[in-house]
Amino acid sequence: MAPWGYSKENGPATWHKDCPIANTGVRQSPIDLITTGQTCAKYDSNLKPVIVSYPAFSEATFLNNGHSVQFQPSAGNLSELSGGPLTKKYKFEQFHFHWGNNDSEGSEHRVNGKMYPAELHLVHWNSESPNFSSFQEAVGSNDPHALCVLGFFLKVGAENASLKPITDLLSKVKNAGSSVSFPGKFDLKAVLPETLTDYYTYDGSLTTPPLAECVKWIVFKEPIEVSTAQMEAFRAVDDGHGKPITGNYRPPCPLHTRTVAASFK
Ligand SMILES: NS(=O)(=O)c1c(F)c(F)c(-n2cc(CC3CCCCC3)nn2)c(F)c1F
Ligand SMILES: [Zn+2]
Repeated sequence: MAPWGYSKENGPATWHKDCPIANTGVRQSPIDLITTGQTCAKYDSNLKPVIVSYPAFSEATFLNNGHSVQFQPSAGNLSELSGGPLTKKYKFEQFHFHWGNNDSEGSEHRVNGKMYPAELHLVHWNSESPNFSSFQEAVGSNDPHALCVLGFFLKVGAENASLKPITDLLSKVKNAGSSVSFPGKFDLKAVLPETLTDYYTYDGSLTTPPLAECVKWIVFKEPIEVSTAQMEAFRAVDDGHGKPITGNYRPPCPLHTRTVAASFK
């Protein structure tokens, strides 16, 4: 089977062939976050702010895997996540992006049907579970909250100085399969909004194969601004078939019996 991707031949509508859960799963991601009406997100006053402890990464690899660009620190990184809807502490694994080829599409989650030009995903795994002790094991564990992914929408505006070290590196990983060791330190905390209080949260899955239904999703209301030039830099990254990655986002999946909680009114 040709490896999965986002083209007509190997895109989301074909993933069920190797990953039946794409069509049979009842907690698939992404979803459209609806804020009014019957199936809308419900305010939950018990939801606390998300707490991240992200010391600047000193060693990391920046990789173009043909379907996204991924920043992966070395195993020794101590970055952690807790709070919000979580009852355990999670370890940071990697971050990556999803984007479109114009500003009206690109994010995986949507808000009342609206797509943002891109979405940043910070992937973490539950480091306090007795059932697994690595990210790979966590994904295969069938634990409903083995992973927690923080999603941030990107919107076009001022240049994002904190993300500049990343967007400036995109030209160095233009070819699929290429990677560079990240030069110097990267401060991920500086990329995020000050307060991590306003978010949607729901039970879902990886949005790419293996589409494992093991993710506690936390999608923040406040977008992160990046410049047009920074958006264009993503759109110049190649997919391994000599074409730029022009839309590595999965369409929204059915909610089924799930509810979405909101930490804000
Ligand atoms: N969009 S998302 O839902 O935030 C998202 C994720 F959360 C991920 F964890 C991955 N992921 C996939 C693998 C391969 C592993 C290969 C060995 C078995 C486990 C998966 N590494 N990280 C991923 F690609 C992705 F897109
Ligand atoms: Zn993602």
